[in-house]
Amino acid sequence: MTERSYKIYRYQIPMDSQVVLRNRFLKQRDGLLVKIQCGEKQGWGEIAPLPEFSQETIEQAQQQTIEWLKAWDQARSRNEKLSLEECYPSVAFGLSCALTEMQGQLTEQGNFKTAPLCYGDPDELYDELDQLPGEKIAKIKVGLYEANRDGLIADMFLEAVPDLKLRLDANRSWTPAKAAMFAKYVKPEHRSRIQFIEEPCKTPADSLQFAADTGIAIAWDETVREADFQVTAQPHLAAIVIKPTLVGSLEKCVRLIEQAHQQGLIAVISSSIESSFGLTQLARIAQQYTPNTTPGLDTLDLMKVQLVRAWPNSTLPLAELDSEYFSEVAI
Ligand SMILES: O=C(O)CCC(=O)C1=CC=C[C@@H](O)[C@@H]1C(=O)O
Ligand SMILES: [Mg+2]
Repeated sequence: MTERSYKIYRYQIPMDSQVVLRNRFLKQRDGLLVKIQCGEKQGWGEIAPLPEFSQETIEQAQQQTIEWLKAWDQARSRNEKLSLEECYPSVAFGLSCALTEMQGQLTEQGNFKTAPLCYGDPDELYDELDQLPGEKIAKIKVGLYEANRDGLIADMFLEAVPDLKLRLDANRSWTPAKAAMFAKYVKPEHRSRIQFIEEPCKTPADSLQFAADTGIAIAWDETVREADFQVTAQPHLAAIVIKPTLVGSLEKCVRLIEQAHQQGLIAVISSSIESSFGLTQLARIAQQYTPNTTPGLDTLDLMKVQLVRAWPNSTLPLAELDSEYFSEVAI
């Protein structure tokens, strides 16, 4: 009989508090790393509910992870499978990654191309873009300041860097009037290089209307996580953004990716501010399922350290399981 075992490590790492997660500043990131072992084979996953975005807390996720692993062990001894569909999204995602990795079904290679993320200072983005090899895609948060300022900045970048494509993210913050104000400042000849704006308006209907009025492409992010969401092609809808920690199991994410591709939409694998461990796993998922799309994973620099697995070329220190950032969870 194959011997099964599992371990859970809780981590807590400091973050740069300047990151704006809607209305809240996150100073510290909490999560779990889970190891599942079956005989010689082992797989790992990260479970890190994101405050303000996830419904579940880290405590709830930890409790459910312990219960699921115990039930899984019993089910396996009867040679049965145990579904993850009823679990919290972060738990379903992390555990499905561990199982998939254990089965050797996750490619080792990662898609480490990034779309540099700009939270405010345009000069920083210029420097990063200069060093970017290949396709130049950057992402700018909009909707934090005046809409006309956002429009001016987007237009300025598109003017200054002729091969630049922009992803923008408004997190549903604009009224139709503000969205129109933004568009007014982006010259019509620049608009096609906005690859998409994620969720410009407060409602999907207003966002679609904005896209129809301006010809600027949009993407669903928050909408993807609504209970009744269906992947449906719409005029000017370019992409869906998939944040696996907020969506659920790898199987569920892959179903969404396949549906998006069938409808001619781009599927963008994106970060929910995981540690370097989770981000490298997301890069592998992106490589496997969306190899031609730059994923949205440029969030590592918000952290003070990397955990266990390093992101290529990151200069952040790497902390191992025996470091101060981890404690083993008693099961
Ligand atoms: O998608 C990316 O390129 C990076 C991730 C990212 O932008 C986000 C991650 C998590 C919360 C948000 O503030 C933001 C988003 O809304 O997409
Ligand atoms: Mg978004």
